[in-house]
Amino acid sequence: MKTIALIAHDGKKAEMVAFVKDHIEFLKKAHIVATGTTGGFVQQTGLDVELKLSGPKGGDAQIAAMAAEGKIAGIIFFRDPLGKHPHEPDIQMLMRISDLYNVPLATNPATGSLIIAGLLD
Ligand SMILES: O=C(CO)COP(=O)(O)O
Repeated sequence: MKTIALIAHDGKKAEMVAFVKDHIEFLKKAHIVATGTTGGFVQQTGLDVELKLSGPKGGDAQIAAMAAEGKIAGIIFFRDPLGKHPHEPDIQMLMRISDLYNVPLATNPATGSLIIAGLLD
């Protein structure tokens, strides 16, 4: 089963929930891991979610570690381009790790849909 990581900043959580609902059939067949607060919202769609720590408390870093270990097929990370984040170094680290290990990472719904289309069996 493929593991998909879902992460959204606060200004993008509603967009993430809408994205999950739009792709629920695919996501139901995947193992979902998410940063804490995002994952709580995603669970409300009925999806099973492995919750990591909240982003500012190390959740991005945990997901980056999974990506480095080859455990993640794709990362959907809706960043808020208008927000400021105390854990910006962790965010940059997650992006760097995804590039280092060639893990697909989408930062908006359009690219997220393309990743999911690419991962369909
Ligand atoms: O901050 C985040 C990503 O950088 C997301 O964390 P939460 O899902 O816990 O809000």
